[in-house]
Amino acid sequence: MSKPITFVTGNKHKLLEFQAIVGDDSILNAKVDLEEIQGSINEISYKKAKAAAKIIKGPVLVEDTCLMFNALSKPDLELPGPYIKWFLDSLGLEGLPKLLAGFEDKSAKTVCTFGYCEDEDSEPILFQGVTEGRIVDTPRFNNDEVFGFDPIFLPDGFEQTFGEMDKSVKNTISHRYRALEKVKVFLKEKTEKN
Ligand SMILES: O=c1[nH]c(=O)c2ncn([C@@H]3O[C@H](COP(=O)(O)OP(=O)(O)OP(=O)(O)O)[C@@H](O)[C@H]3O)c2[nH]1
Ligand SMILES: [Mg+2]
Repeated sequence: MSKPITFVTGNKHKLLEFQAIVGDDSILNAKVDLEEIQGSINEISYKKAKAAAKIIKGPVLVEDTCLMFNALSKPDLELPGPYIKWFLDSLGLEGLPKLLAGFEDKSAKTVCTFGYCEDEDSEPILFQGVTEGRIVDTPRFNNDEVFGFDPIFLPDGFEQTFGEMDKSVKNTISHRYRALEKVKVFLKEKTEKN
C-alpha cells in the first residue's frame, strides 16, 4: 500500500479550508513552519515541498499563497506577492490598502501554489490556482477570526470580500480551491495507477 500523504503547513486557516475543499480523511497534517526562500512563486513552493519531504520522510503537500497588487507588479515580479505575510505583519489590514493610495488601479490577484513531493529525492510537482479581484480601502469581514488578507480582497463578480462571504462560497472560487481542483485530479490519477 502507498504511504499516506501529509499536508505540511503552520497555518490553521489553510488547513481548515484544505479539509473543507478536499474532504479526504486519509491525508494527514503536520504543523511545521518551513523555511521560505526569497524567489519566484514557483521556486518558493518547490523548495517548501522538498524541505517538507525531507522532514516527513514521505509524500507531502505544501502550499504558498501570494497576494499580488497589479499596480505594483510586472511580469515575473509579484508584489507584495510571496512577501504578503510580512507586509501584513508590519502594515496590518488597515495599512495594506494604503500602498495603492497613489494608484487608480486597485486590481489584484490571489495566487495559491501547491507543491507535491513524493520523497526528498523526487522532483516536486506544482499546481496553481488564481482568483482575480481588487483591493478595498477599508477591511470588511463577518467572521470572528480573520484569515490573512481576506477582508481587503474583493473577488471579481462578487459584492462581498473573502472576509465577508460564507466560507462555503469562498471555497468554490478561491485561489486555494482552484489549485486543489488540479491537485485532486493528479491524486485521483495517481491512485488509479497504483
Ligand atoms: O486572506 C487570506 N486568504 C487566504 O486564502 C490566504 N492564504 C494565505 N493567506 C495569508 O497569506 C500569507 C501567506 O503566507 P504563506 O503561504 O507562507 O502561509 P503561512 O506561512 O501562514 O503558512 P505555511 O507556509 O506554513 O503553509 C499568510 O499571512 C497567510 O495567513 C491568506 N490570507
Ligand atoms: Mg509560510
